[in-house]
Amino acid sequence: MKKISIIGVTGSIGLQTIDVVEKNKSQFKVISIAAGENVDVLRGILSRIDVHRVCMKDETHIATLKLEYPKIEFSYGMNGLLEIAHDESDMLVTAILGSIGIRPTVAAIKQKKEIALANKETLVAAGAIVMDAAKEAGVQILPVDSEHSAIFQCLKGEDKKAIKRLMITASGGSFRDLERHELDKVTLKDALNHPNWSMGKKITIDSATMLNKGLEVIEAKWLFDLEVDQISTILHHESIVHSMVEFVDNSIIAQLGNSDMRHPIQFALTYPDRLPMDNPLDWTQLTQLNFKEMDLNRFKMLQYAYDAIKIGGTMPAVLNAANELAVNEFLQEKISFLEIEQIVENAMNHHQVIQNPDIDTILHVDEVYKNNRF
Ligand SMILES: NC(=O)C1=CN([C@@H]2O[C@H](COP(=O)(O)OP(=O)(O)OC[C@H]3O[C@@H](n4cnc5c(N)ncnc54)[C@H](OP(=O)(O)O)[C@@H]3O)[C@@H](O)[C@H]2O)C=CC1
Ligand SMILES: CC(=O)[C@@H](O)[C@H](O)COP(=O)(O)O
Ligand SMILES: [Mn+2]
Repeated sequence: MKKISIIGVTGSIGLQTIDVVEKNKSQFKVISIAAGENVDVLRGILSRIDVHRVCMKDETHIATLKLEYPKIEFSYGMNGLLEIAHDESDMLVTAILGSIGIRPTVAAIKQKKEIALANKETLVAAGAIVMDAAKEAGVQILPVDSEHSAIFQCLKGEDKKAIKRLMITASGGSFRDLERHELDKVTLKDALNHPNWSMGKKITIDSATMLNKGLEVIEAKWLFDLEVDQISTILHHESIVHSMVEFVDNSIIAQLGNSDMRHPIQFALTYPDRLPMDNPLDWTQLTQLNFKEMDLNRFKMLQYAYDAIKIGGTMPAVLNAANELAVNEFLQEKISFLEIEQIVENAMNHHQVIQNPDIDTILHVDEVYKNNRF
């Protein structure tokens, strides 16, 4: 039985991980879970599964929870997340949102735990550090992000040298049918209306700005150890082809399925095995699969991500931190949709890049650009 711990358990990926675990009770035991602030969703999870340890973002609910669940160990904040990284589980599922995932992910890798990685912000900000740590510890990072899971599946048994390029598919997000000049009037409600996927708010906004695809390009560079020029993106409205790999002989392998994150989550948890699942793709209902060239002038944030990873060093961490700040402000309706990219552009223009940063430098840069506009 695999022992797993989940940080970000109360979110979209966290809850779907619980679904996968519940459906395969004989395969998995959950040791520790970490939530942010949502104590009601946490209580719901505790009514479904037994765990040894629970961490929350802060101390607010800890005393009450200790009375309600006397057998569970409670903690909070970064210390609690790091305790989970050091627990007795075999695998850490990083379903937490944002660069707060960097330290627990690196700590868990050093404990030689497998990582099922959903938290893409960690790889964007600290990809070199995470991948070096994984190599040194001999630890496998298993992608949960649907595109990266697809690519990982397409590459099974293939030689890296045979890869010509990755083609990461993009739904286009909530505003895919709008021209740039139409974006100055869009609302938060419009932006949260993703055409294909039901996800947390932050990633749904990232999808609308197309930075989600930019973060995924950087994530793919680190996961698959490729040159940035080998990583392309393509618009695909249906989100059925989750990504493709083109090989040097022009053969293309794609992975297809319904837009259901439980598939990549389950694959990461069971790898290298596969377990049966519900919700198969019904080919008789598939009328068309559309593909269209990506327009980097229309989707400027994707261009910024390519710029950031080509510049390297601390620049991807700045891109990510400025975006976390901007999306947060957009979600609070303090800024307009187009101001998100302005904040990111200004931060990148302001930043003096530090090459080969260590983890403290990255965490410092992250703190500065997550808390200040430039
Ligand atoms: N949703 C999806 O389908 C996909 C998501 N991803 C990636 O997975 C990650 C999670 O996304 P998603 O599930 O959508 O996000 P959600 O917003 O739905 O969930 C985020 C989770 O992180 C917790 N959290 C947030 N901040 C803190 C904090 N400071 N301390 C502790 N816990 C915290 C939240 O707790 P609480 O709610 O209790 O406050 C919640 O459990 C992101 O990196 C995203 O890019 C990747 C591919 C697909
Ligand atoms: C489900 C998933 O992996 C998301 O990252 C998804 O890809 C978002 O969709 P788009 O960014 O393609 O709109
Ligand atoms: Mn994705």
